[in-house]
Amino acid sequence: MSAVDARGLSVGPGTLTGVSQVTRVQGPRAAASSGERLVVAIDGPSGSGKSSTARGVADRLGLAFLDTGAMYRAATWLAVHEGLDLSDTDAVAELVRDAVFDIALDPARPTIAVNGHDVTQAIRRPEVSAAVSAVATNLDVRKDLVARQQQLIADAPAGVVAEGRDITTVVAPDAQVRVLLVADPAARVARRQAELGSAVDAAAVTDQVIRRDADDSTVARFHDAAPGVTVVDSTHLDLTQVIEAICALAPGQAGAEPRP
Ligand SMILES: Nc1ncnc2c1ncn2[C@@H]1O[C@H](COP(=O)(O)OP(=O)(O)O)[C@@H](O)[C@H]1O
Ligand SMILES: Nc1ccn([C@H]2C[C@H](O)[C@@H](COP(=O)(O)OP(=O)(O)O)O2)c(=O)n1
Repeated sequence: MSAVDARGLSVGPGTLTGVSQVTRVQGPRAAASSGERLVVAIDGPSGSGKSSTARGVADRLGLAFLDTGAMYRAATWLAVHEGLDLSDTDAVAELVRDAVFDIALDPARPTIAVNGHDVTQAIRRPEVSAAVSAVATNLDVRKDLVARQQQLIADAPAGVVAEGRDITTVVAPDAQVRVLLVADPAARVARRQAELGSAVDAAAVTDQVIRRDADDSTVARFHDAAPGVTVVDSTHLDLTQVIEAICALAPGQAGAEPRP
């Protein structure tokens, strides 16, 4: 038995204790075309504001929100939890292939669980941030997670705002709105430092942002815009201004008044 909420997300067998509006993805399968629904794709480097902006855009436009980075983080958490050597690419890919992800696409309360573990908080820990590129650069893992992301996007009836590193180019290249969100490296490091606080030292923050981007950019193109992708530079814009700039790119939204 499953119900459908206001955003059309399934609530049913995949629901976990304390986690509602969950969509379960058990393995890759072909994605349907996006049809009349609205798909907004946002890529960019770490700290450019993708997650906060995508949540705001999804809320404003009444769409689902998909944080694809959370899936790579959850896969990393699982591999570490299972004691795998992350450089053993075959073992990691096999583990991820058999994993069950339960993902809530509600922008007001995004959650993620893997194999029954709610890892919404745990995947933000510095040790996951430090290790995630080893999993995100595993090409078999990418193939698997890209297929699951395409399934999630296809299954969100009203549409979705999806953010990551390869959404505009690989996951949803046919999205109606495609944005590369950028910001100066200094601004991105400062934002991440402000978010993590003084408990995390400056070298670790710089590693999380600059070194990780260098590693991640070996498998995804997110430093320059692919043809048809609009660049939004958030360095000197506040979050509301970035959300408005991206909403204005959506069909029928140019000049629309922001919601109160
Ligand atoms: N335009 C902006 N101006 C100032 N701070 C921002 C802006 N966008 C996001 N932030 C803040 O920067 C930090 C990183 O944002 P986040 O959305 O997690 O970026 P990303 O998903 O690209 O890594 C968060 O603390 C967020 O609140
Ligand atoms: N579509 C995606 C999304 C994220 N990744 C990788 C890149 C990052 O190192 C990790 C985590 O992504 P996440 O968006 O959470 O990272 P930031 O919070 O922006 O620093 O996953 C990816 O390779 N492809």
